[in-house]
This record gives sequence, C-alpha cells and structure tokens, in this order.
Amino acid sequence: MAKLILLRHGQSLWNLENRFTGWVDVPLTPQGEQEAIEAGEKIKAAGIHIDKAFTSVLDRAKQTLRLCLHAAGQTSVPTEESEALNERHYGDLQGLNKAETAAKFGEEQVKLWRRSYSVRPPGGESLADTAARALPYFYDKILPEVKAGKNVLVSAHGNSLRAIVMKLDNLSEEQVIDLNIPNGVPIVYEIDSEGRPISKTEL
Ligand SMILES: O=C(O)[C@@H](CO)OP(=O)(O)O
Repeated sequence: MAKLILLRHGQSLWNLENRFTGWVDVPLTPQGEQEAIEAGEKIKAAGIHIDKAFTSVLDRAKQTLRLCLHAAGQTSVPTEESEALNERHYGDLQGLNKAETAAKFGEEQVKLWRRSYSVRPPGGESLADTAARALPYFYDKILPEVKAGKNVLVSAHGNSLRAIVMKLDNLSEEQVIDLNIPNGVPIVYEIDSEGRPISKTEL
C-alpha cells in the first residue's frame, strides 16, 4: 500500500528563539539540520522509497527536504513546491516572542491564536484559513499521487500539517486544539487506492 509521509521541518532559528514565525523565511538551526538528517536515516532504515516530494516555498521546509532525501540516499526525487503548504501566516505576531506575547495578552488568548481552529491572530490566518488553501492543494495535487500507488513525502509546517492531519484523522475543532506536530518526525500513513488512511505510525 502506498505511503504518505508528513514531515514538519527541523528546528528553525525562531523555534529556538521562541518567536512567532509564519511566513518569515528563517533557516534551520544546526539541531534542525540534524533532525532533518535523522528523519532521512529513519526513512532509509524503514526501506521506504520516495517516488514524489512536495514542499512549501519556505527555506526551512526546502532545507529539511533536501537534507532528509540526501540522508535517505534518494537525491533525484521529483519535487513540487507550493505556497499552499506554507506555515499559517501569523500576521502582526510574526517576529514577536511567544512568552512575551502571552505575558501581554494572556495565556488563554495566545492559546486561542495558536491552537484554535477558527480564531485569527491579528492580521493573520486562523487554522481554518490555512486549511482553506492547504487542503485543496492536498486533495488536488498530493493525494492523487498516493492513490496512484506512489510513496509521497510532504515537507511542511506545524499548522499546514495540522490542517492535513485534522482531515486524515477526522478530528473535531475541539480535538485539533491538542494536536501538535513535532519537528523532524516522519509521520507515515498507509493510504488505500480510495485515498483512505489505513494506518498511521511515527518513525
Ligand atoms: O511560529 C510559528 O509559525 C508556528 C510554528 O512554529 O508557531 P505555533 O507553535 O504557534 O504554531
């Protein structure tokens, strides 16, 4: 059965500095590079051959994909990139420190901005907004490849992947609040020819 592998980029500079990142193009840290390499080593150890890859247009996802595929020994995988897979746009919060923002606006408000389905951070996208551009791309471009039997790797972001996992795992708006996607951990779904997830494992 074909595999869909979802991979959040490795630790970025602003993950390390605890700053809202969104569409700001920050690089991976050395730890983030190592996480991407280890993700590739795990894919290799699992004997998974990647037929097709997708990434956002942001450097941290592209860097993660490149390091991962190199470590997996698979450097000539056809790849498509799209803004549709970008991180949620964090609007006016981009660049601000998350702890300082919570101290200013309150923990509850910041949790709503960060993890709720429909609350928009000021000037930015809610998870629902992110889903509204990530999911059409997922269903039009990514899932058809998997349904056709290809193993597909998607390198993207905490919130664009939350939107996809919410659908695949059939999570409610309440359940998605507690969904966090870890950096650099390949999440492997087996998908049948109808596009239905049959199993889910983390490498
Ligand atoms: O800052 C961001 O862009 C994202 C991912 O790091 O943050 P959050 O944890 O709030 O989804």
